[in-house]
Amino acid sequence: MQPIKYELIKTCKQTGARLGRVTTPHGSFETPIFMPVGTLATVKTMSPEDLHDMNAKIILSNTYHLWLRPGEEIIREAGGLHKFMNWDGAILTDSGGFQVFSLSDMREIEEEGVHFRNHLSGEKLFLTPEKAMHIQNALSSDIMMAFDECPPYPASYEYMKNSVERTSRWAERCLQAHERKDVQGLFGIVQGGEYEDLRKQSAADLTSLDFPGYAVGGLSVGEPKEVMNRVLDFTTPHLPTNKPRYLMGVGSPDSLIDGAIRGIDMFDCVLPTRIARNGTCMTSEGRLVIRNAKYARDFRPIDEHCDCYACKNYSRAYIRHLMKCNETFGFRLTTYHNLYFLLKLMEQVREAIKEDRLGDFREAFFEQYGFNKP
Ligand SMILES: CNc1nc2cc3nc[nH]c(=O)c3cc2[nH]1
Ligand SMILES: [Zn+2]
Repeated sequence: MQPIKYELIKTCKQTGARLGRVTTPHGSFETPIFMPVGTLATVKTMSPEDLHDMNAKIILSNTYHLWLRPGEEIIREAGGLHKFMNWDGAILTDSGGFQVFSLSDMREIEEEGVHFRNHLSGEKLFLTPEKAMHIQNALSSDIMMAFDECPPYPASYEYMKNSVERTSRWAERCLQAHERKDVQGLFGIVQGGEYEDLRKQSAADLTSLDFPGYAVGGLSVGEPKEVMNRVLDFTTPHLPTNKPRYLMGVGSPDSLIDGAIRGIDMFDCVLPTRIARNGTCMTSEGRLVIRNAKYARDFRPIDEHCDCYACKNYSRAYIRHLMKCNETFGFRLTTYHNLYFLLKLMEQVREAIKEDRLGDFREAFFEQYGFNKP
């Protein structure tokens, strides 16, 4: 019995975007969808009730971080991550590969796994595909990610070819180490950088292993947006149409729309929550830096077109005051709004796909948000 199911509902006639439905042991949701990031078993400053109120259906958490703190065995004893953090929606866990490469300075990759230093204590650690699976099993996430290497950008063809082949071998080892195929799904992660033949090879290797879903990895690592879009253009056609496709680490409103147009179904990114904490808000007219003095007497909501809790009840002047005083409630309000904004954007994308007008929606949104400005 597959714990993760995908149903393709329809494809937009104007673009390559797909409307789908993913079903997990903790609920089902329409796609394309954005997943709020809860790295340390919390979407920073948001309660599970906040997440339900904004209609979040699935959140992401990190194997590497939870392995270090509090340790996966404590979460296993708690009955898994859902119980530990009191979240009854779906949870996807990243496998730790990316965090090792992005957080740890010393690292040495070998066939068996990756040697690196704990970014908090400096102690030497060793992460393998089997260990990454063991940790995710303890967390009992609904969707696990295979342990992969996310190579730096740019990387030489030679390096990328070796890395892709090792990531495919690691994916096989993850499948072997998968202890609870009945309740946890496992997604393979396609690598290959900006090399079309390597992306095709990686997709073929992983598709042959018949994962219930596929991620496009190795992107949102500093490459220009046009490189990401080009890689998606020649990668997604090699992924199964009857499985979800997840673009890791993306992102900004324009990248979400352009990823959906290229057939991506699931997205995650720390951007909305991270920029919220320094007072930057996403609005339908572009970014708004709430600490700016010009908002000191501005009693309008963050976004006059938004009906979120923050925009219905508080003004820019008030939120600016809270942020200037470093008041936690200010972070809560900007975070709530930014997450709501992206979740709402994906709802508008799904509506546009239903009505075969995502191309028109993109033009109008980009114009209003200011993405077309030179
Ligand atoms: C913020 N950008 C970003 N977050 C990522 C997470 C990832 N996990 C596993 N594998 C990846 O390739 C990968 C790429 C990523 N890019
Ligand atoms: Zn709002």
